[in-house]
Amino acid sequence: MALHAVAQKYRQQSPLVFCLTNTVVSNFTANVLLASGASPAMTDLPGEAGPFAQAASAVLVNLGTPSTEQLTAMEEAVQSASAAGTPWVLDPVAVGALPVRTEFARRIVRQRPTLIRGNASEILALAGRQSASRGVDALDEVSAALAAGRELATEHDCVVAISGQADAIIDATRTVLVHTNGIGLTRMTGGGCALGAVCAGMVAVHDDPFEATIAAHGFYGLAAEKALAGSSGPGSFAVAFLDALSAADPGELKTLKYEELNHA
Ligand SMILES: Nc1ncnc2c1ncn2[C@@H]1O[C@H](COP(=O)(O)OP(=O)(O)OP(=O)(O)O)[C@@H](O)[C@H]1O
Ligand SMILES: Cc1ncsc1CCO
Repeated sequence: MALHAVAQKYRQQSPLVFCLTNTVVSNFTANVLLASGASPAMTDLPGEAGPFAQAASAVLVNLGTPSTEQLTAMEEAVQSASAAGTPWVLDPVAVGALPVRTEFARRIVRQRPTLIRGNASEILALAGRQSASRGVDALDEVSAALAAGRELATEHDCVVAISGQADAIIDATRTVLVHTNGIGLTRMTGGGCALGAVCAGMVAVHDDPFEATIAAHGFYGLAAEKALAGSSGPGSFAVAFLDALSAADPGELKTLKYEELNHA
């Protein structure tokens, strides 16, 4: 299926994306999902997370600000999503830099995520390699994390997306680089976290998660380019970005620039 058709289906079906995410980006993520055409639900209570993960179209597990209780809910959600066949996305925020979430991520990643989405430092760390990160921002280049991404994709039979100047989308046999200018997204918090939620919605509506993840990155990146052109700083960018997502025509994905790399 063509990328624009995936985005069209996302708009038509308005997938229910169940987000167990961090407190910093929760509101922005919900607004990004709404603006892009999906339906957000942010809740992380043990006892509710399992049943909700069965009912939702997709689940996002983002490790940005975990509490002991939220980790319990995440574990429930992931087990239930795996059992029910609900696609789920892991965003390993600050894995490598902080020990509790690193151990947790290495454990839940064995429950077959549909997609692992993170920056280069997080992907390197999740794969057990050396990374330079000391917090939530990447200090490594996407190119340095491609091999780690391929390793994770093969080991867990999932898609891996690495964000940066160009975004790499990887599965066991394919690697694509998506070229959009998302620099505005790095000047505010939550640009990557909300992208994980849109990816969850796209993988819910299309049976090839690799293509769905490319569509999500393209749709998101093209809106970021428009928002940059129509804003004057991080505050107006955030507002313009929501407006651009809401106004976006899925057909614009026909013009998306991406490059296929040879799998070594
Ligand atoms: N150097 C860059 N130039 C242009 N766009 C970028 C650059 N780095 C990241 N982006 C874009 O910003 C978005 C978020 O990616 P980023 O790597 O900042 O995620 P992240 O570190 O997980 O973010 P956060 O934790 O703040 O939510 C992606 O759409 C990506 O394409
Ligand atoms: C700033 C910050 N701290 C924990 S999560 C988060 C949001 C971006 O990852």
